[in-house]
Amino acid sequence: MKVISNQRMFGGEQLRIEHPSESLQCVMRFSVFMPHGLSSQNPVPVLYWLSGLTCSDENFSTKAGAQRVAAELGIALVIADTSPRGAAVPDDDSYDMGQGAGFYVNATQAPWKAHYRMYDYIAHELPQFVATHLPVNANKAISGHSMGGHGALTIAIKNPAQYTSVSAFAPIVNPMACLWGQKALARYLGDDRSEWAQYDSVELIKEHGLSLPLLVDQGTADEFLAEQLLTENLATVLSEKTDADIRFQSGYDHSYYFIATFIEEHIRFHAKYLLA
Ligand SMILES: N[C@@H](CCC(=O)N[C@@H](CSC=O)C(=O)NCC(=O)O)C(=O)O
Repeated sequence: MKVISNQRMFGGEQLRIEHPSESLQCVMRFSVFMPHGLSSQNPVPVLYWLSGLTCSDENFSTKAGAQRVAAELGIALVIADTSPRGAAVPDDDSYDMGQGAGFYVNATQAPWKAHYRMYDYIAHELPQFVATHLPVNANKAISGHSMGGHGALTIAIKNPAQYTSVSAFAPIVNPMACLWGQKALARYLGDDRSEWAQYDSVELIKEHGLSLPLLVDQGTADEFLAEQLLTENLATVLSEKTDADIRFQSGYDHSYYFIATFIEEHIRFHAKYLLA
């Protein structure tokens, strides 16, 4: 691996790391906050963060303000990129397809399928890489925003033994039922809607349930709530789950100002399980 930047922060280190990815067939970058530094002998649990459309691995580390509480609690933050990258990787002119918009699926359709395997990268390759190269223990939680909230939920629902807990900010909960999801799922996966359902949180929960504790925050002034996020559909399928907390926060929009307001509560929520 190659460390491409390293800044001291809250007594720990904020790094960007570059590595070749086998799943994605390109060089990838991720950001990581290590609360005791990269060379610590004290392994820590990890909160994985998945970002939304148009983001790289840098939006969360520069805008969310998560490091102070992660340092206090001794939790590493691993912040992934949102798609494969590079000149050899297919792209699209629109902001909601291609680079920056991988939707955390394994694509099956040309021209995407050779590189767009973000599900495998996030669920398997990146955690293996982190466990091999960084001083972390086996405890992992996952969170994300919007498209990244969709990724966090679907990956946690499908791999409950890998995570202690899951949370999300303004997640796309029912991509089969919104335009962002329908466009991406059709182009990455083709016309078979049973394939789409494998990446739809509402459909997955109907079929498999959700065994992990969950926290979701959703702003009521979010410009994407009514047409893309459909948070009520998640609340409906989880109405009987006692350890699922879906909170509607009055007046908050879809931005990183909203995430910065509530990220401390999400990290403290995950800490209850990561540090138990
Ligand atoms: N209209 C915008 C859409 C992009 C956008 O709002 N991206 C969000 C995530 S939306 C769902 O995944 C985001 O996090 N942006 C980055 C940020 O730092 O705020 C556009 O055209 O860009």
